[in-house]
Amino acid sequence: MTNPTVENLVIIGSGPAGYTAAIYAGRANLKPVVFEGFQAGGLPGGQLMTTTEVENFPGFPQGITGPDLMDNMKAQAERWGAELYTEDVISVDLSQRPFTIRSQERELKAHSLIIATGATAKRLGLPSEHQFWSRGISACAICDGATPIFRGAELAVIGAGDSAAEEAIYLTKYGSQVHLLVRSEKMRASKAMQDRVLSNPKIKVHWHTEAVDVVGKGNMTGVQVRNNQTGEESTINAKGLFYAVGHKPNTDLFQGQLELDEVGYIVTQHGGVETSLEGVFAAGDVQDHEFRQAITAAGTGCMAAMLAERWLSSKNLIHEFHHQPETANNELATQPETQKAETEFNLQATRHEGGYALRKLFHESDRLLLVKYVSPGCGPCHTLKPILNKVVDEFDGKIHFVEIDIDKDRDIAENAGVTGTPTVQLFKDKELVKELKGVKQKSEYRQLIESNL
Ligand SMILES: Cc1cc2nc3c(=O)[nH]c(=O)nc-3n(C[C@H](O)[C@H](O)[C@H](O)COP(=O)(O)OP(=O)(O)OC[C@H]3O[C@@H](n4cnc5c(N)ncnc54)[C@H](O)[C@@H]3O)c2cc1C
Repeated sequence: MTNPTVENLVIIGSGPAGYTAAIYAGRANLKPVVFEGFQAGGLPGGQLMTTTEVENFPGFPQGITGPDLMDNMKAQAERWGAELYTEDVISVDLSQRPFTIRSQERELKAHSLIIATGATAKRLGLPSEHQFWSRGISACAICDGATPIFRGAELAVIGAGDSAAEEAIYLTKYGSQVHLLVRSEKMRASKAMQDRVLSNPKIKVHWHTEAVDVVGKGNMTGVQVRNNQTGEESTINAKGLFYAVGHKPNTDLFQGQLELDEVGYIVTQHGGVETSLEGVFAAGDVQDHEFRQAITAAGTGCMAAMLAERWLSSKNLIHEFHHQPETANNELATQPETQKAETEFNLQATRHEGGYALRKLFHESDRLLLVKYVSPGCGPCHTLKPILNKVVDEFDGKIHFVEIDIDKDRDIAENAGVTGTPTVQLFKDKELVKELKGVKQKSEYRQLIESNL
């Protein structure tokens, strides 16, 4: 008999590797538990939540946005019975079997483990980095590029790979000029991306150039740079600085428990997913410093789930769950109704959208007013949506909620001082009570509302 309080398989991570592993393990009746992550190592959904078009994932001839692709993978994993928790794993104990996996909310035992924690964008550690973070410096052009302070302004990107190229090209939609700071005399990006950068008249590449610091009062106004051949220092005018300087594998949890290489990647045999410990598998960017693609992450996620099932079966550890797949993803199917058009404005409704509604509510509402600022293609905004939707539902009829797309309602975003998305502001009696930037836990939004009702 197997012990039903011990999970067959826990998967850590919800990028292409984690969700693919969940789909395969779910279909093998293992009922995998997935810790999707929250903030420790990137967003739930992984790195593709910070990009716009994915043109090379097979099956989507017209391309698909990163967040849509990850929504589809999530829905498919849920459909096959995966149990998902949007929580960070804070520790694992692999020294005893079954293994122990802990988040802030729960502790689970599992016979096997798939690590799919991916990689996180690196920071540079510039002297004033902390001061200007979100006041000009950002690690996600796709999330923050559309904010009003960057419109028509000079912007800078640091990096030489595909991400740097993509960010520079994307930012030309908003900035007057984009300075690309490259440390050496060449870029590492693919030939196709280099061509797009070098032929874009709005991008100026500064070769042999390193950032020294960021300058400004309040918001940043420039990047201090040094030419590493001549040693000459100068300041490039820029209201925004976007980092695209590579990634660090998210493996701190496994230090001393699994074999890691000198950079911190989990060591697996070439082309495989088996780690130094039986029953523990690693998939995706956390073990792959060579290909780092969504499809290779998904491929290794599939391999990890199939090998986990074989291993569990060889040890006679499987506790089978028979699951009938659902036909539709409920979360996607049941989007609450929102008041959109001006003619539809109804003061009694809880949810609204757009600048017209915000202006009306600001003057006429006698409830707390919760405003969410988002921008097109912003992955964290996507992550925040179901979290905030649930909280707004809990206060239906007691608050007003408005969503503002800062790309459409630029003047409103500017007046509200929004410097990145998502941003949530709470107003009481026309006064700003609190501003929350980024994605927070449900409980934080709930407490904020409750304490002001
Ligand atoms: C801007 C950008 C554009 C890209 N464009 C493309 C493209 O067009 N095509 C392509 O093929 N590839 C693209 N890539 C690369 C692709 O995104 C990655 O190769 C892929 O996402 C790796 O998948 P993964 O599942 O290994 O990890 P990730 O996507 O990095 O996901 C890691 C997951 O682990 C979770 N996690 C981390 N730590 C913990 C923890 N302690 N507890 C719980 N969960 C945790 C994170 O929350 C996240 O869900 C792009 C990458 C970037 C940054």
